[in-house]
Amino acid sequence: MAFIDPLISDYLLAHSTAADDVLRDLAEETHAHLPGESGMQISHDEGEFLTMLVQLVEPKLAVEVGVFTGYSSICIARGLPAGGRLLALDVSDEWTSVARRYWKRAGVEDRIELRLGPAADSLRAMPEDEPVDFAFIDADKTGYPVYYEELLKRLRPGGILALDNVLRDGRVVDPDARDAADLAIKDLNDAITADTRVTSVMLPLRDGVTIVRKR
Ligand SMILES: C[S@@+](CC[C@H](N)C(=O)[O-])C[C@H]1O[C@@H](n2cnc3c(N)ncnc32)[C@H](O)[C@@H]1O
Repeated sequence: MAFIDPLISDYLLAHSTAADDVLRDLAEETHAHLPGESGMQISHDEGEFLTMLVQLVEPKLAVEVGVFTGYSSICIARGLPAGGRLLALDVSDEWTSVARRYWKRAGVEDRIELRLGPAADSLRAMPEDEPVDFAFIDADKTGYPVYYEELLKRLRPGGILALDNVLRDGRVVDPDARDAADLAIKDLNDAITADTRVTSVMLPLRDGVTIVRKR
């Protein structure tokens, strides 16, 4: 479902700070070498938004679930204050090897720690007494409920959690939606709205981004 007119969509992108050479090259390489998967990469306006959010939160510890070839992790890492760290979780050695190359080129590799393996395991293995200040979820959609709970447990009060693709291309309003990923997101959207531990706002940025703030 095209819920934003393509002309407006292009206009939005054209009126956000432009990507630099590193991000442009990463987007081009991802499109050229992984044409079937490149749609998973966040857009530049979303990346710029992540950088700004991170700059506002000033996290000591940020967590990303779903690295792919590294676009969003570069945007998050660039917003970190001195001494801030990004823990980046993914299952794919192949895709994150591209990310590692571009983290180096962007000069942020020293701030990012990659943990390969199912994100649910990596999150559960994290100590509960080391507060997470910022988190971004952009991985397998059926895993989101677990990632949300495990991250919320560790998020400090006032910490921010952003979730990508919460509109599922508009299918969250389709009463006939049967796809497991669509249903998982639909249910989680409802659960977050009713969750008294947080305040939240859902933004129509690209495929929808929910910003959650822990009370
Ligand atoms: C939508 S892409 C992430 C896009 C990325 N944020 C970007 O800006 O390019 C989803 C990623 O989630 C990863 N993924 C899928 N299932 C996972 C799981 N169970 N645990 C951790 N990562 C997973 C995939 O390998 C893929 O790289």
